[in-house]
Amino acid sequence: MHQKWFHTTEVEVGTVNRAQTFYIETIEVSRLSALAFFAAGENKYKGKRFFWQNREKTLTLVGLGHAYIIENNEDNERFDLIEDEWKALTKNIVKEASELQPILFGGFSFDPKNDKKGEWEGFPQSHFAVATYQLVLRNDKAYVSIHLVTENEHSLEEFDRLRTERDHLIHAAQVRELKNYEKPVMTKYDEVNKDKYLQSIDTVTSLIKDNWAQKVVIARSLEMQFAQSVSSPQVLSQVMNEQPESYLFGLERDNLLFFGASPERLVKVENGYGYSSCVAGSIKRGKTAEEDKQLGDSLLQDQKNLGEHRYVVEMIAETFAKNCTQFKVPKHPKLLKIRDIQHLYTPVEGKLSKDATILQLVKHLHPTPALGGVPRMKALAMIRQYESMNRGLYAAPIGWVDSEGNGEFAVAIRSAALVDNCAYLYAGGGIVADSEPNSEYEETLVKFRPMLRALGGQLNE
Ligand SMILES: C=C(O[C@@H]1C=C(C(=O)O)C=C[C@H]1O)C(=O)O
Ligand SMILES: [Mg+2]
Repeated sequence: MHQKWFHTTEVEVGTVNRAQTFYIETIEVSRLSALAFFAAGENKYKGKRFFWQNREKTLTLVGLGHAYIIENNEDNERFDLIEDEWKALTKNIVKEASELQPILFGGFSFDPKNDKKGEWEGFPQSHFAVATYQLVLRNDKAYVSIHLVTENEHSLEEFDRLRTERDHLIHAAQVRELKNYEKPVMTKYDEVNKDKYLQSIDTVTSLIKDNWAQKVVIARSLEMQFAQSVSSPQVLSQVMNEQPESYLFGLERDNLLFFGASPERLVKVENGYGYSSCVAGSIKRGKTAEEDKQLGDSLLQDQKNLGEHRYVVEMIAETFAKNCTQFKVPKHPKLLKIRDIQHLYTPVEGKLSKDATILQLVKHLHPTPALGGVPRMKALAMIRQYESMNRGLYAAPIGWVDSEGNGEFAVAIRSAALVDNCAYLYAGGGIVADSEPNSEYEETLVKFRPMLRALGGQLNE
């Protein structure tokens, strides 16, 4: 096995009033399949893994095990708490090449004030972790890091054991043939509370007409059951076949896997620059190139969809204005075409002010009117009142930060939660004054498709 040793670092970290040491060791290895590495953790690390691939497919991350967990159930302070603890943990790390940085991966729930029970019960409002084994695939190179955070000063034996295990994991990922995963066999399919959803669109539309709010995103869920319990590598392998132009993600915590293929960037920070995207306004793909173009052109002219989109651009531009020394927003949206759907799309980018960190940007941006509404607080209250589910991490920020302040968060849409042999799929849409229940319903059907297909529910397509 080709291995290049980089470094072993030991740093004192003062977290939560304890003197701890953060041991890090990174090696470069021959390129390997990220999914096979994820699958190699099936027995020992199930429930403590993550998978991430950015929209451009230039960065893939996998984490196995938890070296350090940062979680909380706070509401407004949760972003600051995660940021403070992460800074305390990493402040003494010598900054080197980004491949050598430990990564904190996780997500924030959509709305900590939603107390509806369901599949998300027990899942923290903010859940982040540093992996014991971290795989980074970037620029055609593969790096595996071991992370150990401990109070024990004599941890060399423990670290040696981790090295041996790391070598086994890498070996398994490199030599074992990747299984040809089958799609799960569905035994039940339920459009939960469909009538209630249609009714809620009617109600919310009239409230908007009465000027109670301008835009509110209302979502619903689909439940599926399978003959057998479904494994994470099995669904991730299906999702990976899915979507160019989408973030692919999977986050396990205990017996829940949250996964998806989202086209929407909440925020990316790289070397002092910030990037976001406004994605709102939708139409299906055409069956032929001509029909597709016709649909796309009509979306670019459609007042209802341009309205949905404009609220998002205004709010993200406002946030960038507050956090950047300069920024740019194109005047008109373009089309973002993914497999099942086309969206109106406006990229936003800017040079960040000194104190604008990625987690501060997440705090200010979430939820944008693409998933919440305008005004934000009224929209959130209406979502709590009219949606019959708890969104959990659906429509919420999921992603990573490193110890230099770089990172990226996607908006976790086109997603589903998998618990044993049950899956809960989520989709919604922006409701404005001229929304109409049936066409919103149709729009959610299109948005369910990627996850339905991955789970074997979309039969003839
Ligand atoms: C709410 C979702 O998507 C959002 C709503 C959109 C719309 O209503 O046009 C488009 C993209 C997303 O901002 C979803 O996919 O569930
Ligand atoms: Mg819409």
